Amino acid sequence: MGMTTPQVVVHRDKELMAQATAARLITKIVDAQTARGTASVVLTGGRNGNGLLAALAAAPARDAIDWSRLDLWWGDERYVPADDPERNHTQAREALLDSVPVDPARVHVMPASDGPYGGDVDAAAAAYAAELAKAAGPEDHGPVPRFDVLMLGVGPDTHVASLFPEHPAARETERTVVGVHGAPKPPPTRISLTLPAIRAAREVWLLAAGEDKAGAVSLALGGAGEIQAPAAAAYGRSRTLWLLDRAAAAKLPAGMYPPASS
Ligand SMILES: O=C1O[C@H](COP(=O)(O)O)[C@@H](O)[C@H](O)[C@H]1O
Repeated sequence: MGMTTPQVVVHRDKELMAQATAARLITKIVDAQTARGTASVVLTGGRNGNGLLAALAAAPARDAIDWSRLDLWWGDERYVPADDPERNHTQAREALLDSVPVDPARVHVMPASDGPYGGDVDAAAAAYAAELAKAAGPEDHGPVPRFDVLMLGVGPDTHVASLFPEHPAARETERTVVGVHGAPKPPPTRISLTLPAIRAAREVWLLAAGEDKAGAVSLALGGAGEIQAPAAAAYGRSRTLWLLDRAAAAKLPAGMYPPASS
């Protein structure tokens, strides 16, 4: 499956971006549940990902989702103890998950450093890969489910999930999940989906708001290489959507997105 051409939507500010993305996500989940009975979404950590989850929690239309028929996965996780406030899961619980009736068996949390794999982050990553493979059906034609939506916060250095520029995890072409050692952004030890796993998703949504993301957005959308700018290498099978605020879009060339969208 080839790369889908990125579509860019620019919102006035990060609050409106979070609210509009929450509305978009609700519709996408309801549509998937209508079509297939269930929906699957991959969550991201970071400021924009958590902002989106908080907006989703605050949206009255969240009740249109059948939370018991939703599978939630993570694109990456910080390999620290389970109750550490730095965990993407801990932050997602606070922003949304503790206030909606999700089925705990469908919330696929990446392992923590005080869990069964202890200090062995590579074994923890392999276990998550096995969980993904178990969830994949024949219709998925591969070792990960065809997620309905996979969200990625874009870091100021163009990292997505825990795939950092020029880092070995960004070069992985076989495994679907890897342990990340020596990440340039703390904490250094992480678990991440790889680019092949990300590209299994039907839709990939990249979120970036704030002026500190403007350079990363223009680099990734301006033709940078995959290893130099992992965000440039993240795309979905049927859609790749960049959801920005004006500040993050400030360095994009004119004409890359419709003016009406901002
Ligand atoms: O470390 C991480 O950072 C990115 C982006 O975070 P942000 O705060 O700059 O928006 C996030 O996507 C990733 O999940 C997280 O682990």
